[in-house]
Amino acid sequence: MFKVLVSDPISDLGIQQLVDAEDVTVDRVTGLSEAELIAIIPQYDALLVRSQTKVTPAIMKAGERLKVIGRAGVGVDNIDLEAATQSGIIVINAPDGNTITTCEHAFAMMMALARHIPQAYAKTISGQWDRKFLGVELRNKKLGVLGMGRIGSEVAKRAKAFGMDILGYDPFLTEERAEKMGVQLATVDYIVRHADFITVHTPLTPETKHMIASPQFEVMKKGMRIINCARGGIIDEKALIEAIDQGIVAGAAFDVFEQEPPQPDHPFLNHPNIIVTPHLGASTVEAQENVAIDVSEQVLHILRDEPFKNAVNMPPVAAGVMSKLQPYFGLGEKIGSIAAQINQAAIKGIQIDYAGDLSEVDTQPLTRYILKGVLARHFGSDVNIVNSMHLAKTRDVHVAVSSAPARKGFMNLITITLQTSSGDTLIAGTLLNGYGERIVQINKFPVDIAPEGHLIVISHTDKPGIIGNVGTLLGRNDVNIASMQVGRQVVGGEAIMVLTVDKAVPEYVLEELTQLPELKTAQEITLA
Ligand SMILES: NC(=O)c1ccc[n+]([C@@H]2O[C@H](COP(=O)([O-])OP(=O)(O)OC[C@H]3O[C@@H](n4cnc5c(N)ncnc54)[C@H](O)[C@@H]3O)[C@@H](O)[C@H]2O)c1
Ligand SMILES: O=C(O)CC[C@@H](O)C(=O)O
Repeated sequence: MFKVLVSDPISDLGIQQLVDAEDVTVDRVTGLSEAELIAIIPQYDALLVRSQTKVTPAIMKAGERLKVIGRAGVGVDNIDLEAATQSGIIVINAPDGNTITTCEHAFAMMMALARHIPQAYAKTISGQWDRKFLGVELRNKKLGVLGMGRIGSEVAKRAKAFGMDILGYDPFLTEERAEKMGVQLATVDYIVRHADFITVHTPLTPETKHMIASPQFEVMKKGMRIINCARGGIIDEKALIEAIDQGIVAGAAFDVFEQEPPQPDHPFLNHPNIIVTPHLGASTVEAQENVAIDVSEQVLHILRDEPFKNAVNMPPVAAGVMSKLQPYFGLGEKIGSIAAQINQAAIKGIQIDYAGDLSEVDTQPLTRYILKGVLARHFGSDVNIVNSMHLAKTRDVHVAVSSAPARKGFMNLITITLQTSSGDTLIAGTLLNGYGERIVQINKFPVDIAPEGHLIVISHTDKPGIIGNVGTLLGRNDVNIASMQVGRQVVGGEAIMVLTVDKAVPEYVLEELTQLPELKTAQEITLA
């Protein structure tokens, strides 16, 4: 049974599929301090949060069973991604579910700003009939959109319907896409000099932090207005107050703050030219259901070891590619594990070659499984597909991947060469249609082995009587042989024998095997 903790207010309807799942129990406990969360997190397999819960390295360290953290929303700045990756915890978000809602909020803020609606409302309900609030039209005004991703693009679309001229900047915005959207592609400098309204829709990164600060305010068009419904800190709050005081900026609308919630004496609160909301961008019934449904679905997939999407700390993979690759995950992990069990010396590098059908897809998720298989001998359950690449890198294990369409006699082939301080070990495997996983090569020897359970890999000289001797010794020690394979390159030369046996082989039996004439090494390989 999987245990899921929901530690922020998340839509009931959205998490219903988790509640209904027979293999899941869901606990909802909100408003926990870090210490309280640390105390209860060890029992949970998944944590679902919005933006209130700060998921710190200490919480992740305490979450011994934690496999996934689901963020019901876009921004994951409340989750320490580096620590999650190191701990092998998958972080997923719901990037699409609140796009329209947040875009509409930004637009509502722009209109409220243009027409002083919050200020006029406050006056009116206090009994004053004050008709001096003079607004501006949006029509024919220049709107600068910084960050033309999901939300920024939707804002631009709506602004066009209002007759605004859109100036857009995004490092990924091409001239063609801008033209298609009816947006003038512009630099940040051009936008700050010419826009009547600016709205920011980027993530907060070292590059975007204070991307609008004193130098930008100094050159702005006098009387411009600015909106931030993305992340606190993209616009320098202190510099904005100065720009308003200097008469450069006529008004600002903020949904997000450098520190949330802001201190009661924050200069934005009660400022006549600034309107604020308490991070409500994503707060609609629809968006909250959407993001909770999306994230719950992915959490279920992850808990059940099924393909998933929207992992924030893993590169994205298209759903179609993921379902093509999934049948190979077990094989890849086993190939890695066999190589690391046969060659136990210090690993320097891993060469992975994909051939045949596998050369047509993005194999990076499969590479993660192979690395997991290799590294599990050293890291045990601490390695998983989230951190396997990271762990390889931190241990200076060079990973090289190649792929080629040539089939090499198989429709698909995974070959790994483990490069260690005592030499290389090569293992190749394939997925045979109708027959499942097969190991087809160990070093220079062709073999045909179903990789499961307990294997004994024996290297010996190709001489008559060896197979009989091995069988007799194992029989005498009550080790039942399920299958046997021998491989050699030349008659009488070096040879390999791989046996599948029904149970674990005691160490002394392996030792006795190596005492047999012409037998060099005997190793047990255990596969899950
Ligand atoms: N207020 C809220 O409640 C709320 C709700 C949802 C999203 N958000 C925030 O809104 C922002 C946008 O969300 P989204 O879903 O559109 O994200 P997105 O990833 O679709 O778009 C962000 C865009 O910013 C661009 N970008 C990155 N660095 C840039 C730079 N230096 N200059 C210009 N553009 C840059 C990216 O290329 C990307 O296209 C995020 O910060 C998100 O956390 C806030
Ligand atoms: O959960 C929230 O309301 C915050 C939403 C928003 O900031 C996001 O990044 O998705």
